[in-house]
Amino acid sequence: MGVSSVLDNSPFFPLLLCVLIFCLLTFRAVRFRQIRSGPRLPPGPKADFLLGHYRAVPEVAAFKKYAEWAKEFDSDVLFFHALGTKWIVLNSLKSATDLLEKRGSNYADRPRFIMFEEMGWSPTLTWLRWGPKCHLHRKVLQPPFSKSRVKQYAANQRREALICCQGMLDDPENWINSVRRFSVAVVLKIAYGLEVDGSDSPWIKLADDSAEAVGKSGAPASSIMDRFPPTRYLPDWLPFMERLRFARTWRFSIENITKLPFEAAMDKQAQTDSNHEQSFVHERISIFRKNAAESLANEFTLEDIQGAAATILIAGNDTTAATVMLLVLYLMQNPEAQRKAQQEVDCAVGGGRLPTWDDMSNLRYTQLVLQETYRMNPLSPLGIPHASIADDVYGGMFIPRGTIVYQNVWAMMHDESVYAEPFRFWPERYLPKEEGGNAEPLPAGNFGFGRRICIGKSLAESSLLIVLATMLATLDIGWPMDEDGKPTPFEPDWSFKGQAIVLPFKASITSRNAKSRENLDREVAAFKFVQF
Ligand code: HEM
Repeated sequence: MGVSSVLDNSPFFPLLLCVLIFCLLTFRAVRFRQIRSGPRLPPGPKADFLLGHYRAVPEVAAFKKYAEWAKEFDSDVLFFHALGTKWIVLNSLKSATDLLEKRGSNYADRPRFIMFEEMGWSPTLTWLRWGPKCHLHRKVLQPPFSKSRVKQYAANQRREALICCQGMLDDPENWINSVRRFSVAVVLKIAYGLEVDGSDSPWIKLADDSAEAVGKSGAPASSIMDRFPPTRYLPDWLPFMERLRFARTWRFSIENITKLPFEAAMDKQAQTDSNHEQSFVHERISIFRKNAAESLANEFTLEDIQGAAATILIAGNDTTAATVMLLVLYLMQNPEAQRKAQQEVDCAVGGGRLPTWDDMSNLRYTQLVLQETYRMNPLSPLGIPHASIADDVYGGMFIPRGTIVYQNVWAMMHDESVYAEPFRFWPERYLPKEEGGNAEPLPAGNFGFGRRICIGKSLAESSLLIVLATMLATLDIGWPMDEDGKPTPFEPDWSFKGQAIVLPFKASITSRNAKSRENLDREVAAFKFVQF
């Protein structure tokens, strides 16, 4: 019987634990006062004695509150503490670059993600502390996603982009299903060599569940368990333990997505010629078996392979799907930008065919539509937190070792001193002034910083560009129509619990013209005869 189930079943243990926790908290609060009386920490709002800033920081859309505080305290670096955990929030690109890139070796660590541990993750690069295991995972995961190696996935990405647009046209009411299919299909193939058969594939349900679990679990490392680990042993029915309840309720989704595709890939490999399939799992399993056959040590264990493959699927699928949904939203809300990008695609392909990879370098405005989408709504508004390894001093402010470091990418991308009218969707803002633009810098930081920067950036950007170009060539996206055929503008709903995502919404999706539809159907039909 596990510790938590003993505690859940006995009325005395929770009481005893509460007393213990209270004593520990008092001890930590007193110790924290000693830190405060040392060198000058970055500023921050007033804290409670025992709970620190626990109650001050909102659980939803904390990035907006942090941006307000940055203005109030006139500091791009803010300091917080709660229940003995300390964190800073970097609200400018300059402070994020100075610390996470220029002093990257000191900020390459991650905090422990206790809530995610409760969710049952296997060793997964995203949550690994800086150290030999993390280096090994980055060494194994980076090469297949380098700029040059991602080209090997290009044909499959384009095929899936075409299938996505065909699906959106065939079933416009449920266009989101086609987007989900697209984002899962690309990474499922790369990670496991598995295919998605239709938008009701069980792999999509699996990916949806894990996206829900990660996307709504709150800002990473910010739950009460992350702030004060002993609370993970409290019963999850206590009123302030909702996030422990959430973690346990959704644990099944992380377990399923980690195990099931991995087992399917292993079965497939056992049934087919192992050299035939090209996928991350097949490649790593072949190396594993070869080492084992030659009695060589396997540093990258089966558990590591399983965790790394799940990272590709989880980190790669919901981020891509959420960004495609944003693209659809902003194209719908900004018909001018949509028309301009469509004209650019038409001009690049010269009519009569659909865009290919060779056209991408001619799609400058289309690329800016994507950049503007990143800027308007960074999916991880506070990034994935890093942690400091040693004491540091920045701008005269002391940053103790072990401090969690959030990057307020949302604040950086809505900084009025950098972006004019930051809440306006305006892709032209990046163009030089002589071309009618405002010469503003492309957004930076939405894929992270320094030594923990996203390894899937090149793959994600190419997937997004090919699907955007294909959508522009084949679809007209508009407001949904009412019964009288009139467009009905609306404000979509958002979720700011953890990731910042737009919730499913209706749109009018129609074919641009008969020729583009014919090309789409012809190309998709031809894929049936091609092995990828
Ligand atoms: C629009 C798509 C994506 C966005 C916005 C995104 C964003 C991010 C961000 C913000 C981080 C944290 C970086 C940091 O801590 O400094 C990250 C890490 C990571 N991403 Fe992505 N990502 C995307 C797509 C992908 C894809 C397609 C893959 C899979 C191949 C992937 C795999 C990873 C991994 C493994 C990490 C952890 C890196 C580490 O901790 O060392 N991501 N991503």
